Amino acid sequence: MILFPNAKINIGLNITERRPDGYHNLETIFYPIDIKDALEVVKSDKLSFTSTGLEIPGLIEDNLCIKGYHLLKLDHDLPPVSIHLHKHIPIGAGLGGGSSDAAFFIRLMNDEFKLGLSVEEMTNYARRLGADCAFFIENKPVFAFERGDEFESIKLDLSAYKIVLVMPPVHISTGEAFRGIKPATPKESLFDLINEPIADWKKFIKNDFEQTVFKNHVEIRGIKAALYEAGAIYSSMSGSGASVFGIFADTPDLKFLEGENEVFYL
Ligand SMILES: C[C@@](CO)(OP(=O)(O)O)[C@H](O)COP(=O)(O)OP(=O)(O)OC[C@H]1O[C@@H](n2ccc(N)nc2=O)[C@H](O)[C@@H]1O
Ligand SMILES: Nc1ncnc2c1ncn2[C@@H]1O[C@H](COP(=O)(O)OP(=O)(O)O)[C@@H](O)[C@H]1O
Repeated sequence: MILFPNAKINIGLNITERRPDGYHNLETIFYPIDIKDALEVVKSDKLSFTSTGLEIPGLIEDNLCIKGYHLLKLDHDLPPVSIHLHKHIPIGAGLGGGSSDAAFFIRLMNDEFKLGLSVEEMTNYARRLGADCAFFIENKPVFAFERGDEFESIKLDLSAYKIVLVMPPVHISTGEAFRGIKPATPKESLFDLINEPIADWKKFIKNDFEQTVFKNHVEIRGIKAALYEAGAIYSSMSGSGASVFGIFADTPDLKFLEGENEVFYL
């Protein structure tokens, strides 16, 4: 069976408090976007993982698909499988690519091997693999809170707009981006602000990681400024970076950014 795990962007991200478990409570809007990996799983005589496309840093044992397999195996009688991932979603981009692979892996195993898991059970497995894995089980726009793994449905449809995503040649780890953040409760929750007209978002909706990341990576700040200059209605870094997206009324001409960055027109 083959599935196509997609990326997400964060529209706004407030880090509200440090938690005793080493994580942070936050609030954000997760919005799925159309940049995808391809994930194939077939029954085999031994567990294996291969990948093509972008090089995935780290050991195979640490790949979130393999971790997902071992997690499900604790509770279910699974045969060995061979997993192949074609990696296309930029890594260390704040796009949740690895998390999406993990969640789609759980969905795929549930279908292929008839595990009978409910959405809630799959979400619970996913959140054990990483805070933003859980979102990709249902994979629809949500207001996320606590560790980013509790959700409230929202109505948000950006299909009438052009989203452009720019990935600079920099990778940022989520742990690194949290360093130096001073958590604070915002005056108004994103849950309400997201209902304001998109033209007003830039006045009210911010991503707290920009403070820490822009300090060390001025080129990322420059991309956001360039997207506004090119006519973006709203622009922000996604998650903990390094990618930056812009929401436009019409497809902009961003050739000047294409040289050293990868530009996705969605
Ligand atoms: C912060 C977000 C916002 O979208 O960053 P991105 O990864 O998307 O950029 C995500 O929720 C990340 O989710 P995910 O990448 O799954 O996080 P995890 O693997 O669980 O955690 C990586 C590290 O980030 C920190 N972390 C993560 C989530 C959270 N709510 N509080 C934290 O402090 C912890 O230091 C943790 O060790
Ligand atoms: N399937 C996977 N795809 C990408 N990265 C993975 C995967 N499994 C584990 N990782 C690890 O997760 C790290 C961050 O991955 P990713 O989810 O792409 O970034 P981000 O959290 O910025 O969206 C990578 O550096 C890699 O070591």
